[in-house]
Amino acid sequence: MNYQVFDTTLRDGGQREGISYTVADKLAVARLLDEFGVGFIEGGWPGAMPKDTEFFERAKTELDLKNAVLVAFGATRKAGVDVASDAQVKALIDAGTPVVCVVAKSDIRHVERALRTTGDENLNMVRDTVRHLVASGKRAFVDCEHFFDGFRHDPSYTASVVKAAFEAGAERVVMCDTNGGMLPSMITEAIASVTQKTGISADKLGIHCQNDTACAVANTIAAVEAGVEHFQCTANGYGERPGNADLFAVVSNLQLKLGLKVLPDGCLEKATRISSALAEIANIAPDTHQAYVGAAAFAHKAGLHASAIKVDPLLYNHVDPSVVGNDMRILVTEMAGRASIELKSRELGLDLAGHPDTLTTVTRKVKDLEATGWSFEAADASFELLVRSELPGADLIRPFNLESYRVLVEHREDGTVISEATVKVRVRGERVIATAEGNGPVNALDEALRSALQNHYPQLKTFELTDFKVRILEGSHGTNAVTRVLLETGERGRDWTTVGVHENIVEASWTALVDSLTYGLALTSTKAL
Ligand SMILES: CC(=O)SCCNC(=O)CCNC(=O)[C@H](O)C(C)(C)COP(=O)(O)OP(=O)(O)OC[C@H]1O[C@@H](n2cnc3c(N)ncnc32)[C@H](O)[C@@H]1OP(=O)(O)O
Ligand SMILES: CC(=O)C(=O)O
Repeated sequence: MNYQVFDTTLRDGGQREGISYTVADKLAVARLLDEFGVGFIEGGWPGAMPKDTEFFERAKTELDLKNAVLVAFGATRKAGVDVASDAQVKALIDAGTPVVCVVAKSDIRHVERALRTTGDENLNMVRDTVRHLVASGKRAFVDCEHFFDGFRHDPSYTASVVKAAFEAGAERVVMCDTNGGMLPSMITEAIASVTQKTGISADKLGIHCQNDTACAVANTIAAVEAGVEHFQCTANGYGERPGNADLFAVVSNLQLKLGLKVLPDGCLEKATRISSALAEIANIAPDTHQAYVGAAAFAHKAGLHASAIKVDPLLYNHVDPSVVGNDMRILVTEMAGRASIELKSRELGLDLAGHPDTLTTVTRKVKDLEATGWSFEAADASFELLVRSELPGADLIRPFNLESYRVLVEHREDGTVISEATVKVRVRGERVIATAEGNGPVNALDEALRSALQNHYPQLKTFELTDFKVRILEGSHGTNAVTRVLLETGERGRDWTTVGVHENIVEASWTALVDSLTYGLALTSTKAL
């Protein structure tokens, strides 16, 4: 078997709404895809867009690909135009790539209505373009646009396009589900039928699936199971409309489920890191629920799952997450059982195996607190503080004790609004009072508290509040609404999240702030928490 992993993130992926790669982005994406071990990188359409033309020009000197070859994408010659004088075809040759992939119409309805030409002329366009590319020293691939729709409508015409491409010297002819309307059974049936009708074996064909039925990955796998060895994908499934077959899901399924070797050794383990780096470049928030590589792909919330995972993680994971470079996580929420608390604590470095009473107490507290609006799922630091405060001989040292705090908000005549906070705390036996101003009540409280603590804990100045999320939770059954605050704090590349809940937003923020500084001080002091 000679599987061809053909990535089109830089061409079809760029057709996704919201993506606009710069040339520098494209070069960076190509390097990451090469590191992931794909065999072909379709870089764009030279001659159609100046950025793509520049990408291929710069790639000649700036890309040193180890695994992949670069592919220029374009269309067959225009109807009624001599191939040698077609400017788009010339741009494909000038791109200087070893492989060129041209899109060809293979549905007679598109030939007649969109191209406004005849079936015969379209066949000539395919033949002329492929022959010209091959004569220019290129390996030619042909993407048959609307292959499946065309084949269902008029199998003979679509098959004649496939044959014309091969007769002219194409190395691969790719069956494209351009409108993305197919289901796996339709793909399987069409491949059996076209191979029988043309006498061309499936291993000479390729597959390219759009995701309009949410079946792009399944359709691609179905094609490979039917014998196809060339498959086109995009990183994270980026692409026109709902996108394309996700490269990471496709290669993971093929390697891990079907046992096919499609990537060089040692590459699949890079999937999670490379997927998220590519999302960063595309400026699209990573999909946490993406199969295999999402942050939640191996995150377990249900207590019953955790109790089985405690015995053997594979009882509730379809593969070992490390094979795609991902990690398993246990989420602690109202759905937790004692096993969830034990596993999550272990993840945080706390062994509760010998503390059944602590497990029972923490489980009950988590459930009770979550019932009143708390959420520990995204607030590991608050959860860890809760566990530590319940351990026998609690080792948690609170860095200060609060006597009181007060916040004022002043709206001045000139329209400015200033907040002022005063905190009174006891730190290592000393009573300290500090006042500070801020652009809001929480900012003022944060400043005042830090000022009160800074002589004793100078490291506080390296802590940075990086995110502040507020959610009002509607009351029910006659109870009042409560506010939940999630606070993210960063310190030299590390970050942690704490939570506070109260009917009063300032008090909810204060709780999250105190946990944040307590956790951070323990983390940065030589003494462990
Ligand atoms: C299924 C896919 O996703 S294929 C990839 C599609 N990607 C893109 O379209 C992105 C880049 N496209 C572009 O920059 C522009 O559309 C261009 C440069 C390619 C063409 O722009 P224009 O010359 O202004 O033409 P326009 O986009 O209006 O129409 C496309 C032309 O190509 C012709 N055409 C369409 N498909 C093919 C084909 N497979 N082979 C030959 N000609 C084709 C159309 O008949 C039309 O010809 P006409 O100008 O004689 O009417
Ligand atoms: C070629 C391509 O992107 C398609 O047919 O969907």
